Amino acid sequence: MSIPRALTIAGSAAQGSAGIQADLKTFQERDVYGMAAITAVVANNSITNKGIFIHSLEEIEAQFHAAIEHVGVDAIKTGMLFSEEIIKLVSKLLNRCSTKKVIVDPVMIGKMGSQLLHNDAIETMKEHLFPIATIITPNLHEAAKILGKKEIRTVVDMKDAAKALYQFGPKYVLMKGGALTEEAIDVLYDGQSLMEFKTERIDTIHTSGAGCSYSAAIAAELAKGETVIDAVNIGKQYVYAAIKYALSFEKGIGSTYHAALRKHEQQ
Ligand SMILES: Nc1ncnc2c1ncn2[C@@H]1O[C@H](COP(=O)(O)OP(=O)(O)O)[C@@H](O)[C@H]1O
Ligand SMILES: Cc1ncc(COP(=O)(O)OP(=O)(O)O)c(N)n1
Repeated sequence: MSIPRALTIAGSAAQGSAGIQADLKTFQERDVYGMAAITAVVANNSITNKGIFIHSLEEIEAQFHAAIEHVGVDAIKTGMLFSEEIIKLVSKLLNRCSTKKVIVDPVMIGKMGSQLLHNDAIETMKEHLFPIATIITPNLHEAAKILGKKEIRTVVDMKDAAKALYQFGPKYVLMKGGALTEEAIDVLYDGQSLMEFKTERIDTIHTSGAGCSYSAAIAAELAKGETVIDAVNIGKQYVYAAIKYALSFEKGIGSTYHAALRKHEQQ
């Protein structure tokens, strides 16, 4: 039996909502064989910070090869890459890899407050990763940082930002509008058309892992051979359910529920 395969190159979020943990849960939910090359271990939650521990380049490269040489891969997603050195290594590995389905989630600061990318690594990401990406998936804060803008506040701003980000070379830009106040609108740009993906906005603070789960769902659908537009559509339904049925753990920010679409929305 064969199954589509996806690899995430990202950080471990010990509390389970985001990072590698979200990606692997999402791959499983989307019926894709999941693999992981861990760049760092983040031992933080919304109550306490125990630290961020970065893996060596040697450890990251070894995991990458161990995963894809044995199993093969249909799509690769990147998350927390932390430093210039790791971004350059990942770019080298992706350039040598036969799969060209690459989802770059330019994570910078987690909702729990963790610094997931050095500020001085943003330029390296623009130069080395964006040109080889099938799709990049910044949130409003990340897009503003990348473009050197003070803020992105409206859907019109998001559309302008998507066009500006497209100039760095990805085939698609998905601007996520989770921080907007009314509907939850995302904008996809392919160099020609701007497409909107929207759902109602759910009134909750328990959205940790939303961005990771969304990009992982898109990666899973691309691994299956879906088009980018269909993958984003499915990813949006997946993350909407994950937020609608989010998990609260009594204290602090809770987690998106990675099994929600299967458990609650599909009979
Ligand atoms: N409260 C919410 N209700 C519904 N959808 C949301 C909500 N918050 C975020 N989303 C959606 O979740 C996805 C992740 O967006 P966002 O929260 O902006 O990313 P990140 O987690 O990277 O900051 C997007 O599709 C966004 O529109
Ligand atoms: C280890 C790690 N990687 C990525 C994130 C960011 O997750 P994301 O889903 O984009 O957003 P929040 O979960 O922070 O809301 C993370 N937190 N940890």
